[in-house]
Amino acid sequence: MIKLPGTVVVKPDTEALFEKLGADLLHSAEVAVEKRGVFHLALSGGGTPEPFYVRLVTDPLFRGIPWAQTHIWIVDERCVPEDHEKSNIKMIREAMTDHAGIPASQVHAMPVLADDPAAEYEATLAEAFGITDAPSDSNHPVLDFILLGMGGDCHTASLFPESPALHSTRWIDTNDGEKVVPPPRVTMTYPLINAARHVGVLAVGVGKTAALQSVADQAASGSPDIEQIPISGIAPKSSDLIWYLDQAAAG
Ligand SMILES: O=C(O)[C@H](O)[C@@H](O)[C@H](O)[C@H](O)COP(=O)(O)O
Repeated sequence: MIKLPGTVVVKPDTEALFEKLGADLLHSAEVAVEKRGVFHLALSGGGTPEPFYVRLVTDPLFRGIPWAQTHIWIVDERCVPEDHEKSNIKMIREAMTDHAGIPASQVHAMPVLADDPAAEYEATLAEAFGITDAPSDSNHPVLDFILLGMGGDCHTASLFPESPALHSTRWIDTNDGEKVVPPPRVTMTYPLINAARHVGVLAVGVGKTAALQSVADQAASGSPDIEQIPISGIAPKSSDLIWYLDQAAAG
């Protein structure tokens, strides 16, 4: 079994993997609503999670997800219109939120075309979490569940190698630069992601094996280098990072 920082879940195929991930998400939602009356869920874009999102709203196994009490947040977004083919909110709406019965006011698209998208999204987060003082590196919204992906270059969210947002102390920041796959991005940052109660990374397919091994090798070396391996900066304070892998990705 590949040794990654945190807990590694390997399932033979995506069918079984999505069932496990969905069950963990459902449990997180049930606990959140029981304790706080609300479930704050942040979702990534990309190709990998789309069929999982469809499964969440079509599989009877997940009928218990309390969608009416759920707020959907976006982990990162390209600076494109919401109807653009590369828009994450477009994919998430079409795959899931349009079919889940979530109040529209609880689906929080990133205002990527606003003058200051990061500040606007931080303000929306602050309002949703009742945070009245300015965003700082000590008080963070505590999201219940954040689902990340990972690129072949070990980026996650829109935290790309050698990119400015790797060093942001904000909750949300823009990211651009030669290593950021264009167009410019708006992304959750390490401080916000690492403050979450549960963080999972979903990676499937043999195309992710080498990147996962790079993460494992760096963890074994004891010298994390977020510049080259951005996902190595994901270390949730209150729980183990969980890697959800199919056997093809795990090698
Ligand atoms: O906006 C995005 O595309 C995602 O947030 C991004 O970080 C994604 O998770 C990785 O690029 C992996 O993408 P795949 O899952 O499609 O390989």
